[in-house]
Amino acid sequence: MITPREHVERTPIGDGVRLCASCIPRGRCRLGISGLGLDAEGVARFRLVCDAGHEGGPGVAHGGWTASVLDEMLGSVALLHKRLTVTKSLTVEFLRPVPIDQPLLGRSWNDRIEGRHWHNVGEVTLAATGALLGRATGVFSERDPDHFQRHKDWLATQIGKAAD
Ligand SMILES: CCCCCCCCCCCCCCCC(=O)SCCNC(=O)CCNC(=O)[C@H](O)C(C)(C)COP(=O)(O)OP(=O)(O)OC[C@H]1O[C@@H](n2cnc3c(N)ncnc32)[C@H](O)[C@@H]1OP(=O)(O)O
Repeated sequence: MITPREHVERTPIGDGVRLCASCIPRGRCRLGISGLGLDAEGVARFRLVCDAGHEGGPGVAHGGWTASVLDEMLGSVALLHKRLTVTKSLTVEFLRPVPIDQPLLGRSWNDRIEGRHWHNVGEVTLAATGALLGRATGVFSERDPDHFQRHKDWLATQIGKAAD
């Protein structure tokens, strides 16, 4: 059986971030995230750019981009400590519109761990000035190696029920 640690080490990296399934073929994160690694305080740091493909209002990011980026950044915290988690909850504060095509910075870190639950925090700022644009708190559950198989089995049961 593949251990969580082995799984983390096998997941491809693009621009310093572990890639989700749909970004592996393109070799980079479609959200415009590049990883800068963990600093001495254990804070994960990222470079971010929201391209026009995620434009919502004129010149600004769709809120889904901001939420997705915060999900990814907070979800990377455990990964950078070689633990695999999935998002259990995420609370996002949209403090200022996020400009497209502007260099942004992201930071995320662990606040506390309760059993299998990582309580993580993160924020997105304007690189030029450090102005805070958005922040999030979230709970991330350490997942079993069989998480996706368990999902498939659960879905098959649901589809079976629907067909009855
Ligand atoms: C996305 C990862 C990419 C990895 C590749 C690397 C990429 C590199 C990028 C890194 C960065 C990523 C960052 C993004 C991270 C996300 O976005 S992950 C995707 C979004 N999140 C999800 O899909 C999670 C969906 N939710 C769940 O699977 C479950 O609710 C949770 C969160 C595992 C439950 O956690 P929990 O409460 O600690 O666990 P537990 O009490 O055991 O389970 C609660 C219930 O869930 C059920 N459950 C638990 N697991 C399952 C399962 N697998 N199937 C079916 N039911 C389940 C339990 O049976 C239980 O059911 P009930 O008894 O309530 O009926």
